[in-house]
Amino acid sequence: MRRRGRPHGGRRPLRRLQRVRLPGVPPLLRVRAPGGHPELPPVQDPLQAPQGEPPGGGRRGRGGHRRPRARVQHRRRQAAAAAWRPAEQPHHEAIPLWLTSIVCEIWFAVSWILDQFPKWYPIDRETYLDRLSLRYEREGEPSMLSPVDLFVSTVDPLKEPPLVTANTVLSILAVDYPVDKVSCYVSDDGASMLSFESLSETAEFARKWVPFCKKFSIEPRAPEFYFSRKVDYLKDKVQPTFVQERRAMKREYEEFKVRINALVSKAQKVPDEGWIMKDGTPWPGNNTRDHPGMIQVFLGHSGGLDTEGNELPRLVYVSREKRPGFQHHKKAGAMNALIRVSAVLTNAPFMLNLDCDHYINNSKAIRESMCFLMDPQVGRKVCYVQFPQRFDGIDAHDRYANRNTVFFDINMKGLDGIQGPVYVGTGCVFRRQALYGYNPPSGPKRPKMVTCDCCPCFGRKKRKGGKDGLPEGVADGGMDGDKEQMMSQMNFEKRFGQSAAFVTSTFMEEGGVPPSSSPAALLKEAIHVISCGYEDKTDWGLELGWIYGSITEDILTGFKMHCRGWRSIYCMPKLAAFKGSAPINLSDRLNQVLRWALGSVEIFFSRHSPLLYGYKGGNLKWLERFAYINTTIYPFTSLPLLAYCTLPAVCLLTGKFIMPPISTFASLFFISLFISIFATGILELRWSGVSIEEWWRNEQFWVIGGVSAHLFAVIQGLLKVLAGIDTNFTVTSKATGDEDDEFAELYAFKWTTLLIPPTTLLVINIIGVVAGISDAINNGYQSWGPLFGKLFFAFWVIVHLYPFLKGLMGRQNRTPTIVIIWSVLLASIFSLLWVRIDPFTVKAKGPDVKQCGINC
Ligand SMILES: O=c1ccn([C@@H]2O[C@H](COP(=O)(O)OP(=O)(O)O[C@H]3O[C@H](CO)[C@@H](O)[C@H](O)[C@H]3O)[C@@H](O)[C@H]2O)c(=O)[nH]1
Ligand SMILES: [Mn+2]
Repeated sequence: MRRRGRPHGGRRPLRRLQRVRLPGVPPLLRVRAPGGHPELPPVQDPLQAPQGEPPGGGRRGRGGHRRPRARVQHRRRQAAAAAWRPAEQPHHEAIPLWLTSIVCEIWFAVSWILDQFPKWYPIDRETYLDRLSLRYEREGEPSMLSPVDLFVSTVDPLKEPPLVTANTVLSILAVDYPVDKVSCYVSDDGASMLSFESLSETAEFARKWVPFCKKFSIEPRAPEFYFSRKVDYLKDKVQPTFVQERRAMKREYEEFKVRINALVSKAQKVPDEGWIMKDGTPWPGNNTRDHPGMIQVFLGHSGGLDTEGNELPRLVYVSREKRPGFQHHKKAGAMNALIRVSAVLTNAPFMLNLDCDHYINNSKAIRESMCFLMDPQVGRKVCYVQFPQRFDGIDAHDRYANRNTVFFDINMKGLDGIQGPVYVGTGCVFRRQALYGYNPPSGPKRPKMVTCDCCPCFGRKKRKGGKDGLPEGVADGGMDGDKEQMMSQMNFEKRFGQSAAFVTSTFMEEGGVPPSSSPAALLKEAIHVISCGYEDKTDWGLELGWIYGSITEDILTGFKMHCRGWRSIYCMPKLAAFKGSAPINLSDRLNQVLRWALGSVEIFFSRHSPLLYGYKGGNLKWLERFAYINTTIYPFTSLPLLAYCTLPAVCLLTGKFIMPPISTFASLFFISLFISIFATGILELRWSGVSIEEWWRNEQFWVIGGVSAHLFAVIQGLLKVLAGIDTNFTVTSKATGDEDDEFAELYAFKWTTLLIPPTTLLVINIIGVVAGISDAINNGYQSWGPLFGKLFFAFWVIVHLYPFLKGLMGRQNRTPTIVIIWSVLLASIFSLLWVRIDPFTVKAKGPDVKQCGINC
């Protein structure tokens, strides 16, 4: 690996940025190293690297999400041990065990390296929203901020309650951004009349909600979460009418909820003749697998005003056409349909995509992203700005590592220092041109025009305020030579599909729609671009838009952009930009992790495998590739992990041991190893602000997910590759947030086969411990020494699986007595039996301490 290229590659341009000052206008953002010590980031000496291990990882893990989560302390220790163990003489009897452990350790060492290297250069960023306003929102002039199209995806109103989606939509409509520059597109993949009608109710309610939010600058602007916040809302509020208006608004919201709930209960049973709309015509989406495309525009400049007489952002309902025999490509397909609809109707140069349960928690979120995207320095090469995923409603101890802070606060920041964070599917603002499969503009980062302070600095040479403030006409927008060439050579219709209106829109780098077009014509075109055959024989999903081929379309989509040489940015405002919900129930969580891992395996075996893809242009940085390999290969670690969790039990039950007796030198080596692991771990936690508890949860869940979900993902992934069995996207259920018992979900028990392997491991290890102890009791006191080592490993497995055990037991104050009684009973019966029968120790052979490690 080229060491030179490593840390500097990501950093240098960002640094330079700091130095740029437009006369009178300071930069919009600043990069600084964590903790404010620019020279202090924990960049480790590569020579020392193998000794330190990061606190787990894990995507999304999505981080955990997916993501590369790796690293268990044990593994670290074992990884290091791997270096010397092969040299040691194994016990002859234990050779298969010993071999297994060596193979596992080598794999652990490799995956550790993959996880550790991309964390060497973490960075923190700051944004200056006041400078953004200073530059783009001058007094007496129309705002020059770029328009944004926001996408919300929903699919199943039963698992994704309409009230949740409504809150997301309301937070978007009330966002702190010029109204005429915001358009919200809701994709309904379930073609459900319930989603449609509740969106229509939401649009009505927005007329009251939006002016209220803006008048009192409340946060967050999703009513459910605003009203349930347990804070003193009188503090700092000076307007005398606030209390009164808040109370009135709360009542309005309660009524709105009643209306939505009424719609939901009405939707429980499908009438025989199918759904009928308010105007008496049948709902076109009655057959969810065979229906035409549907579009309905609410609000916007022809849609009436809010209660204060102001315009509201446009809100568009979109349900793409579905026909049998056509692949719809799940979420990725839905997003691509939205790209085209929005290109035809509004064509904003940037778009933000959100899952239906991810609302805007910080109303300035879009502005935050614009600090990067509209920055004259770095902006042009930035394909997207990713925000961390933050969650509501997670149990206090975050039993199943839903928050995934190790991923979002360590791994992602580390990636930002290389070529940028991976895309995690939601809370991400894209540059439209980057999704069209173009390469980033070449040439100097600093555009020549940045010379005077009267210049808005961002390619607005031809901008003429259109009717709604959007620029008109085809912008020349500094199109690059190679792109122009590409344009003349390529057959655009082949690339983008048969819509002239859409193709024209792709030329407008600064967005906007031709002023001549009539709304009716635009809508007709919009229906055309969401027809199910539209993408046939085009580059959609292959080179354009969200990329198909994996149920974790996000990783793939971001990967393609990085391969083209784009850079992404990680933005973490103090007040979380977006918040979502996460499955706090064990089975749901395991299924989610299964889907992520399966998506990774799919990518690993696809033509986009980061091991093999994208060397040609040489645009993907080395360490970024490492990170992507890690993100797609991590599920395979489940195999050695499974073996490793079985070993202690096998050792205890058979009396064999894989560890040779340790010499003084070796123990010194071990101790220093432990100390350095500990030190790097502490450092990492210090710069990232991740707590020990969060880190530990992540470790535990890495093992739990590893021996269940990841394992199944590897099997299903292989089945897909070898037998062509397709994978499906099981949507995670979202809680409504207004249940009586907030955590009822946490304790709900739902059976799934994913539970079998960890349960088995738990049982055999517990049995192993019981057997080992009773055996030692039986054999007297000199057998305790060797036993200790084995017990240690068994305990290691058990403590890691502990949250899983809790999940199996259900609600703590109900089941446990019986569970405890049973396990104590079973354990004592078992150990008594063990002492009597003792099947493994061959007593006849006589004592051979050297061979089995136990004095028998
Ligand atoms: O056919 C489909 C399936 C799903 N979705 C939407 O996809 C989103 C994500 O689904 P969810 O079940 O909430 O998945 P999570 O595991 O919580 O999501 C994470 O992981 C996904 C990839 O597996 C990403 O797409 C998400 O953005 C990311 O938040 C939701 O808005 C769905 O409505 C569709 O629009 N169409
Ligand atoms: Mn989700």
